[in-house]
Amino acid sequence: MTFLSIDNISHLFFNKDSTTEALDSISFTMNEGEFISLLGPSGCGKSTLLNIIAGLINQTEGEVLLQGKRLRDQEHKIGYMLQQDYLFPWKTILDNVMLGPQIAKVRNEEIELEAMNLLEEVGLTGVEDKYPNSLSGGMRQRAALVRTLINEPEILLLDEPFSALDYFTKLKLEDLVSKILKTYQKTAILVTHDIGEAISMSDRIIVLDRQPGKIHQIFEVPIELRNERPFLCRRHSKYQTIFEKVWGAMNVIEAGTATIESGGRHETE
Ligand SMILES: Nc1ncnc2c1ncn2[C@@H]1O[C@H](COP(=O)(O)OP(=O)(O)OP(=O)(O)O)[C@@H](O)[C@H]1O
Repeated sequence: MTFLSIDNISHLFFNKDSTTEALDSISFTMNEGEFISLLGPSGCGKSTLLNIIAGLINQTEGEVLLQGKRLRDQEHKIGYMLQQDYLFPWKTILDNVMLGPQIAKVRNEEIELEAMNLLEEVGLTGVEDKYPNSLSGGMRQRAALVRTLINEPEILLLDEPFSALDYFTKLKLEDLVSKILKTYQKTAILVTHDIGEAISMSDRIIVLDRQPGKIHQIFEVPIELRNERPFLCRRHSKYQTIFEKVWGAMNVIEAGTATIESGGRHETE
């Protein structure tokens, strides 16, 4: 059954002197536990789409449906991870992680224990009483991940969460996040500029055309790669094949060639 449905989303930004068409008729569906990456040139509307799904922006047209119901009609738990960790420097790691339950006034020993278990799971045992500035960038992003997960989000939105990290830390974190999301069967959408990251973490990749963003092409990641850890995935023979296809699509967009469509539907590889 369809879990999340992005139904014909278009969005215009109206400013004082101008109007920006950010998204044009975006439609796709996701099953529960599925992981999708959004790739596309800068300014094609990837973050705008995530903000619409998160309910931070009201779309001009279309609907976001969660299990068949309009997302904006109900309260939902949407997890958001960004390039910056946004941990409060004056709070300990545990207090940062417990921010959601604290705000919701449900902080208790049981949730704290869960937070400690999650911290252990992401390799952060023993840092609960430390402050963010004593942790590395990768450690802080792991704490941010726990802060997101402790709220038991129905959907996780990941907007370039690894892009500020060094390459080694980024690969390690991709592995960890992928493992955790699979363990907890979380439905997630990742915005990235990194084709390798998209391939190695996703079930499907949606490539958007340049502004206004519309779907250019959807790629299914081969099952052999989906069953592999992201780091090992990059060594798989099928990785190179799909990499070249996605790279090809990105180059078509870069060259300004028309959208590839077949029979009125977006072509899926
Ligand atoms: N608040 C706003 N007001 C006006 N225009 C906006 C606003 N936010 C975004 N835009 C414009 O909408 C378009 C899509 O922006 P968005 O940030 O979603 O793109 P993106 O694909 O995430 O870009 P990047 O890859 O560079 O992060 C861009 O042209 C951007 O300038």
